[in-house]
Amino acid sequence: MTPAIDIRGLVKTYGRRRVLDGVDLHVEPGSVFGFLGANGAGKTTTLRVLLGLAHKTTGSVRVLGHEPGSTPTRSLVGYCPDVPGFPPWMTARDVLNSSAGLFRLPAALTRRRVDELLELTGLAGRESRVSGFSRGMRQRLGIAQALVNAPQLLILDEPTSALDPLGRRVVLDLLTALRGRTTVLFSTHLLPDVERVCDTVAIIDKGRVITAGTLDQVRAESGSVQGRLLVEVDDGDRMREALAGQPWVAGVEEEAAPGVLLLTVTDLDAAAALLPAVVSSLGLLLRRLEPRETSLEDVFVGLVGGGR
Ligand SMILES: Nc1ncnc2c1ncn2[C@@H]1O[C@H](COP(=O)(O)OP(=O)(O)OP(=O)(O)O)[C@@H](O)[C@H]1O
Repeated sequence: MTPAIDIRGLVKTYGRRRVLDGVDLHVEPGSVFGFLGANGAGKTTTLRVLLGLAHKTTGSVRVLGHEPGSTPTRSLVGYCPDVPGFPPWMTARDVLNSSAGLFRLPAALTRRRVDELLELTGLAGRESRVSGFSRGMRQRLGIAQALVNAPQLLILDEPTSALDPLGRRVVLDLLTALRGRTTVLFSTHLLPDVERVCDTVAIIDKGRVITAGTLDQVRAESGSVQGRLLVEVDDGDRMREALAGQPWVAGVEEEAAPGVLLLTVTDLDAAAALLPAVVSSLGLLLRRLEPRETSLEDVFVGLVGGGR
């Protein structure tokens, strides 16, 4: 099957600055793909090249098998920028009708599609003007607008960054609802959002993709941080001191409850075997010892955070 996105060795320079330094990115059709990176990592530039809004310097870029920005991709790809703008006097329905007009959709199809998209994005029944919309509503309208032509690929730049927690949740639910209908690529620096909705992910740093794969693969390939353990004892301070000298401990965080510590360990098996001995050598009581899943944040900080 033709990949939704296939980028090899993409380089983009502005003057002497190499903003993209050999990006490789492969997105399978049907996936909800999270493109993760810190500010300035090169996410927007990559998306702009994909959309044909910026020219590559060198490398190979295919979108649904076509050159970016070529005529076929215009009807196959939908795009929503981080802050979508609309004429303030229009209603959501006006915006979608007008976009459908640009694609010359027939009247009956336009009516059906617009009704369906207003329903999908929770904007049905809102006849007010866009000028009174919240940021979350604008973002959802932007997504509806990008979907008006039923694209095979939807590209979203930071769709949740400007939203409050409730607005984020609604947009993430919307992206989840798109699974199976359209391939979704979205850029973000918000790791919990990726964990919530994506099946595959790539992390970009300083213009290079430094890891990519399913969430589980990326967690597993995350270098020396092998996992986390939640430990509860009757004296958290003494336990913390004793753990600081153990070679298998990479970090100890205090949780809100007294005596509860969250350990980041380099070897989960060794930690689970050796930790009870540390507890008993201190004469403490071990109340709880539970593995915690490595979060994407651990992976991200481990891979990207070092030089910052
Ligand atoms: N037109 C341009 N001219 C010169 N430098 C640019 C241009 N566009 C982007 N850059 C630089 O390229 C780097 C990557 O920018 P980009 O916008 O792709 O990052 P990003 O990962 O999307 O970050 P953010 O989350 O902050 O938007 C940045 O250092 C930025 O300053």
